[in-house]
Amino acid sequence: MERLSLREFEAAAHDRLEPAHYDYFAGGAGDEITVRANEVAFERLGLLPRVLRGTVKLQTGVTLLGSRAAMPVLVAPTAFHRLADPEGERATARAAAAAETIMIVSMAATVAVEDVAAAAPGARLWFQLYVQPDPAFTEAVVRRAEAAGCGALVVTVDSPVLGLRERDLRNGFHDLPEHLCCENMRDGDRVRPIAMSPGLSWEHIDRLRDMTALPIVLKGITHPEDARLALGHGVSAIMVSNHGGRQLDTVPATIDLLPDVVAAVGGAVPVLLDGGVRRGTDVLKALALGAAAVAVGRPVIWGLAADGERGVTRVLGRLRAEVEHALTLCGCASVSDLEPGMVRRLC
Ligand SMILES: Cc1cc2nc3c(=O)[nH]c(=O)nc-3n(C[C@H](O)[C@H](O)[C@H](O)COP(=O)(O)O)c2cc1C
Ligand SMILES: CC(C)CC(=O)C(=O)O
Repeated sequence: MERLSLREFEAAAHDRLEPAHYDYFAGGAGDEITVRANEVAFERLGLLPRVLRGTVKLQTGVTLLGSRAAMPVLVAPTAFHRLADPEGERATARAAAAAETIMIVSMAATVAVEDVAAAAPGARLWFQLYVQPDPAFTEAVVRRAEAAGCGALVVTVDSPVLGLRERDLRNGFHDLPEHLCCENMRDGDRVRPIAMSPGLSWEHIDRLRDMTALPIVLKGITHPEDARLALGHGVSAIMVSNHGGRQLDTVPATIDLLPDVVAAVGGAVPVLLDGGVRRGTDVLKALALGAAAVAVGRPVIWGLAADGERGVTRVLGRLRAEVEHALTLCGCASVSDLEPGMVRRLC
């Protein structure tokens, strides 16, 4: 039977994945309060439709930092795709290319960014970076991303240390199996571990800004004051993210944080959001509240584990169909017709 909702893909992925790998993908930090909050917060919001607006032709495309996406749903950077499917990030990239949307390739990908690009001609790739303590190595990785054709650098700023993930500790999941590694961390004939840097500061963002002409997206902004500060450091976009609840537990749901960040940014740069997006209606709520687009993390992994490239294609296709359907029901011909007055608290 055809899987209809993203939740059905998660069930299929659960059946297929090794339990410790399922837990790594699904889990979060501490009591997983933020993991749950991200989804629950969307459920607490309702959409208030407009009627009689003659919405025959729909416009779901968005242009972000010069990259055109056919829908306002991006693939969030997630690590270790080859734990879910032998083709790993190659399969994800092909599905993202077919969906004509942007894939943010993780620094912790199990396929090198050059090979991801080669596997999916026409893919719109951005590259996610954890700034490393060795500036020369950070620069080498940035050059690789540029040479592979990535259109933006997504710098993750919510991880001065790794979140405390109790499922992984309990399962003893620390490392990839022998045959896999983080291919973007190769340095000559060794593979460096990914370092989380508690010393990361705005100065590092300034250095990156000087190092590359690529637009910089800061991923992991939750406080409006940090959003305001970011504008003074030449960033091209802000991504409201709590890392899917995998870093600091008890950070509020991203959809609840979005309006204050949007107000702080005041239209100066696009604001993106990830965390808990599971339905087309969630996408509409985020866009109505001021996001330029959203990204999905776990749903892509569930599609990949359930059915490889085809599974990711289905997940992205379902989301697109749901976005189109909900837009029509909301009386919006274009995603730009959504506005904050169409979102109301349900409970
Ligand atoms: C298994 C997994 C691995 C992740 N790996 C990364 C990563 O390498 N870099 C990063 O910036 N964020 C990473 N994230 C966070 C995602 O980019 C994103 O913020 C989060 O998954 C969004 O929430 P969602 O899964 O509810 O859609 C990861 C998330 C998951 C679930
Ligand atoms: C390799 C990890 C640091 C990837 C990550 O960001 C995550 O698991 O959330």
